[in-house]
Amino acid sequence: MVWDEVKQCLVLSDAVCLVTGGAAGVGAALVSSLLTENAQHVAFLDIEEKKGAALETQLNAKFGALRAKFIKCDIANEDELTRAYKLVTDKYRRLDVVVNNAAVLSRDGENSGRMVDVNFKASVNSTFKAVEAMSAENGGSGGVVVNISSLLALNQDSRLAVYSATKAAVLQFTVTLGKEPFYTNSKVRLLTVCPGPTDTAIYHRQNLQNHPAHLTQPYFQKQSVESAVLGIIEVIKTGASGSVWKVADDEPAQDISQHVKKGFTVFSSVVKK
Ligand SMILES: NC(=O)c1ccc[n+]([C@@H]2O[C@H](COP(=O)([O-])OP(=O)(O)OC[C@H]3O[C@@H](n4cnc5c(N)ncnc54)[C@H](O)[C@@H]3O)[C@@H](O)[C@H]2O)c1
Ligand SMILES: CCCCC[C@H](O)/C=C/[C@H]1C=CC(=O)[C@@H]1CCCCCCC(=O)O
Repeated sequence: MVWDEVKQCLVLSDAVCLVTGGAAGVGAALVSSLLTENAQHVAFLDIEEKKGAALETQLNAKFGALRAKFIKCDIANEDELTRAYKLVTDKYRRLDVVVNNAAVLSRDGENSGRMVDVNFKASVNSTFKAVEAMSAENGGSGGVVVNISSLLALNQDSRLAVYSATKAAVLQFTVTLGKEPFYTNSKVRLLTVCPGPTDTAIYHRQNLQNHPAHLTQPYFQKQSVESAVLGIIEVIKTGASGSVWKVADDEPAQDISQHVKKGFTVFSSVVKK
């Protein structure tokens, strides 16, 4: 039976969660919010060792010993990612929620390979590892994987062509893999979230405002980190596998799956007879 027919709403209490890029920005606020929702354990992966360790200490003091677990991990390094997954599944014996949130952003022409490796390749690798651990087809109890894309996946802003392409790839991958019968077979929901501009370090990165095109294209209005996290939590609880959600403008999460479907119907009309 598909998720929409069951009209379920996931209860996060006692869940074991894993968040990539959890030492700062949206990821850090999400780790804290999952613990507020009574998740049993939240493991978070990041390259920022000092920030990650400090957040772990702070969260365990607030929510109880061992509830938060920082794992230093460059998600673009497959061996490190494999080790992190093994550590989590060996330690907690289950995995219910994974949010692939870590990403990097640079101007076009700078660090293109790193953007592809972190934003796209690592999200793909992490998704397959999560599904392997959760899938009912492997004896698991199902779960949810959220891949964080961007509204730039749906737009053509000439200032951030490579970053936008990595986010479009994340969206296409997640929607395509997550379509039925994926949930029916695995009991895992694969979800895409497209945040709008949000007040974190990535938003303020690289003096992008000095890019020549910024004079001709409107500057983005940013939402709060709290709004972004509220939206992601709502999507984790209610989203059907293969669905896509807009989380922007300090507004509740909006299911934009039909817009995306319409777009791909237009694209594929040139492929199909
Ligand atoms: N802030 C925005 O305006 C905005 C808008 C749309 C989408 N997003 C997306 O939201 C997500 C969260 O971004 P944010 O705004 O919190 O950015 P951020 O830069 O504040 O946080 C990103 C975190 O990811 C970590 N990270 C980067 N590379 C890593 C790697 N190789 N391995 C492990 N951790 C790594 C960073 O150390 C950092 O802690 C990203 O996927 C981003 O693309 C952000
Ligand atoms: C010269 C370039 C100015 C850049 C402004 C800002 O630093 C960038 C914000 C982006 C950061 C991560 C995103 O996904 C953010 C983009 C969110 C998507 C907004 C799409 C809305 C639109 O394209 O109108």
